[in-house]
Amino acid sequence: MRSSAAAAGGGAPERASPQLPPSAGAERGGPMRGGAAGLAMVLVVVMGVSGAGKTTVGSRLAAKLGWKFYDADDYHSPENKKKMAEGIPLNDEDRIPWLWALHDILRREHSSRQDAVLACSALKKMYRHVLVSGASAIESNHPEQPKENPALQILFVHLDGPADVIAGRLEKRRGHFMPPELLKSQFDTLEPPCTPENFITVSLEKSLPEMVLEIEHAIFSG
Ligand SMILES: Nc1ncnc2c1ncn2[C@@H]1O[C@H](COP(=O)(O)OP(=O)(O)OP(=O)(O)O)[C@@H](O)[C@H]1O
Ligand SMILES: O=C(O)[C@H](O)[C@@H](O)[C@H](O)[C@H](O)CO
Repeated sequence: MRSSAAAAGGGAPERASPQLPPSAGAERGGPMRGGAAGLAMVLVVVMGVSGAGKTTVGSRLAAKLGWKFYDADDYHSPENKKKMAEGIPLNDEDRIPWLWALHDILRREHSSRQDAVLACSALKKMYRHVLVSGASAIESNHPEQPKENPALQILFVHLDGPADVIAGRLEKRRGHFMPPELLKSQFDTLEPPCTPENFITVSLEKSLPEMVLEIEHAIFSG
């Protein structure tokens, strides 16, 4: 796992002419995007269950593009990490403050016009809503997004694939606090993104370079 906020590459974000396959075809949902040329900056959240490859894919994408990379695992409280390490799934109460903190990071990057990639499970629709809108996502008395903090435009990249493939990878993974036994609860909690969310779905069974190319295609071709 990479350390948090590793600025991969260091230089100014370059988004000119990435090498894309002729028909990079991730399943796509949500509003159409105009392509990177029309975007001031880009926020990508690579999401999915534990072991889906979020850290691997997200850090590679960020390194290739020279964008900032954040791993949500680095922002869990010690209590949350202990809970997971003991084989107890997190609940909404455990996750919401963590998601608020992650929203604040994305908001800060947005404010400084910094392209960024975040690897974060974001399993439920409500969790993704918190990443997009922060606390106002769950304050029912304030359904309107405050004008000073408009909703963030985030592309969610769902790494999707069979539980047995992921379980096989988790069994081989070493030195991580998340036990493979929690995979079932992760799938039980997962609400795959759907329209009108802004998302693509990428098969985690593809090779790492293929997945990164698909995501680049979605970012740059809209
Ligand atoms: N495309 C791939 N092909 C084969 N193995 C992969 C691929 N992507 C990731 N892996 C391996 O699968 C394991 C899980 O990947 P990774 O840690 O990136 O997942 P994650 O979604 O970030 O997990 P967690 O949420 O538990 O932190 C790692 O050991 C990684 O090396
Ligand atoms: O929402 C969650 O249940 C957690 O974020 C988990 O997904 C872990 O953080 C991660 O998968 C372990 O590395």
